[in-house]
Amino acid sequence: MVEPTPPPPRRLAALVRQRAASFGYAFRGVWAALQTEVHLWFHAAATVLVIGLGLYFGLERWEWAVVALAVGAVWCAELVNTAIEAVVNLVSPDYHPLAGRAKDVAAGAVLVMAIAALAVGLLIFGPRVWDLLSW
Ligand SMILES: Nc1ncnc2c1ncn2[C@@H]1O[C@H](COP(=O)(O)OP(=O)(O)OP(=O)(O)O)[C@@H](O)[C@H]1O
Repeated sequence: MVEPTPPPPRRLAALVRQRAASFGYAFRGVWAALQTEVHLWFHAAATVLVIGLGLYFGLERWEWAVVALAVGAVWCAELVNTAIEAVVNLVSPDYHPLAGRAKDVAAGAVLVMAIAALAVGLLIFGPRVWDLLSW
């Protein structure tokens, strides 16, 4: 089997620059969404709260993993929803049933993920908060 030849240094530098720029665009996207979407500030506050509670209760490693996935998935769903809203507004500024359906379905994805994250929160923090409040 022929080994793939590594890219020459100049091309490698360009590749690294390109990847770094892509990260920049992605962070810019998150920042742009934060500036327009109030929901994301709610998610940010909830994320800080969940991390604080996790530290307070000393979650186990696997619990942190589940919580991180749940939090990340909600952020992800909200960002995708924001992107879909932007595209729909671009291509269909006037009323159209399909535009409405696209927005409703995208919002539904956020709702489903938020309910799942709430279930994770209740399962992991619920018993601990209950113990704390019932002594
Ligand atoms: N171009 C459109 N055509 C048909 N229905 C639309 C259109 N734009 C919005 N709608 C309907 O109005 C609802 C709310 O739309 P909007 O763009 O205000 O979303 P939103 O969830 O309130 O946005 P935000 O996250 O900015 O608060 C949509 O879910 C959809 O049912």
